[in-house]
Amino acid sequence: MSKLIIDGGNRIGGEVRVGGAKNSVLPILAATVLNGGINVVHDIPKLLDVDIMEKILTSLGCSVKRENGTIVVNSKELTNYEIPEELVREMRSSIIFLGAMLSRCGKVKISYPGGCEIGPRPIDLHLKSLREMGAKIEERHGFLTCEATKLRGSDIQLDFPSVGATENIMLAAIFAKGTTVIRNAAREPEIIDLENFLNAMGAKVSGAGTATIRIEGVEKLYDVEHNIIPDRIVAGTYLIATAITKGEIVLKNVIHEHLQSTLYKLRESGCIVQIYNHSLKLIAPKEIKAVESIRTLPYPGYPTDMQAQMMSLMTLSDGITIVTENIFENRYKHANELVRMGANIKVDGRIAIVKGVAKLSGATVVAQDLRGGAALIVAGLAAEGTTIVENIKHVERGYENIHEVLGTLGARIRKQ
Ligand SMILES: CC(=O)N[C@H]1[C@@H](OP(=O)(O)OP(=O)(O)OC[C@H]2O[C@@H](n3ccc(=O)[nH]c3=O)[C@H](O)[C@@H]2O)O[C@H](CO)[C@@H](O)[C@@H]1O
Ligand SMILES: C=C(OP(=O)(O)O)C(=O)O
Repeated sequence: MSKLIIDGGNRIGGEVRVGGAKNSVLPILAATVLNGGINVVHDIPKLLDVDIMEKILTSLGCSVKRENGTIVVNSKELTNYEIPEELVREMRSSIIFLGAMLSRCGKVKISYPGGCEIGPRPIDLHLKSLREMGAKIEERHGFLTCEATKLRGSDIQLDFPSVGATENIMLAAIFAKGTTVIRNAAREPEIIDLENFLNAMGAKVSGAGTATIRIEGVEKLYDVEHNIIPDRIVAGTYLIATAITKGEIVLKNVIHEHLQSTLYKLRESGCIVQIYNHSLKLIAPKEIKAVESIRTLPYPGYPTDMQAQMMSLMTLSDGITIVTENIFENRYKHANELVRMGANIKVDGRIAIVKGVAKLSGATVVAQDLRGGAALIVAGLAAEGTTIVENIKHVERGYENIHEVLGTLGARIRKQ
């Protein structure tokens, strides 16, 4: 079990380029099975989740070549429609193969997906929508077997703007007969990236980024080449690492619109943020001001994936912050670990009350999920003494070489 050892107290400073977004690359890789062609995707981050995606594609019969941030997926010879259980259990996004494989083969067998333990993550909205489109889905012994000779375009109303359900429906609708409309669709930037990828392949998708997405079924798709958008959560994490250590950073390759809600909170905490074309600069304040409230919401609200890191920053603020986690039921596992480092946090259900303290002190803590793990690393950078963050495989699902990046930015951090 790998760990990170951090000697806190060094300022984060310098310049770093943000890589491709995990939450874009995963559905886009699943979508490469659709066209039975050769697909080239650039700015692929080196992440455990991408390795798993690659293994799933290979297990289905695709040939995959990955080199220097570019992946080439040839999905001509797709021979298998069963996704290996051990891979599905490793990663939540494997569920996106449901829509992709139904479109491509009319058949798929998959187990219930795994991923980070941040509360129950049902897939009822995915299944209900696919059934509305005509898929026959059997659920037995933890496996889903789905079949459809030809899916039909449908008018789908989502009870909640689920990112994964929106993506699954988009992929299932590509070859469906007629037009599919998704209402109350997720509006995340990664949905727009998926629309751009699909349209570049010859699909007819419009409305991504709004609450209504339309997909007109097509007969044929073509080969595609695509660049993944930058990761807004990785960018936000490095900004918070800078703020908590009172440093100064320039992030290259960012789309600042995607970072609005995070930047808003960082400015409220006293940071100066300067926006340029594809980059931005953050200058941390001498004292971190308490942000009154952080409420996680679907995009464009404050992202749940940035809740833990912002909590770390608020542990060292000059007052009280009320955090409300509205998306996932159990996303405060990092709070107890932060308390071990001297933070003052009380959790009651979906609410956490954070009272700023003068300092954190290094301790041995355990990463229990991806962003919670990132939050502990961020706290360790500012803590007095040495922090050991154990079980960093969770963090490696979503951050490329985080210790090396932080090391080049001035942190004293090593992996063991
Ligand atoms: C790979 C990827 O893109 N992961 C992101 C995606 O996850 P994911 O796509 O799993 O998140 P969803 O938007 O689907 O989930 C949001 C909420 O809806 C609920 N829900 C979802 C589907 C369903 O069928 N039934 C249901 O009740 C979930 O339990 C959760 O409470 O969006 C989350 C919310 O922004 C992010 O934290 C994840 O980083
Ligand atoms: C929860 C996350 O990812 P996933 O949906 O892939 O588990 C995340 O990126 O914070």
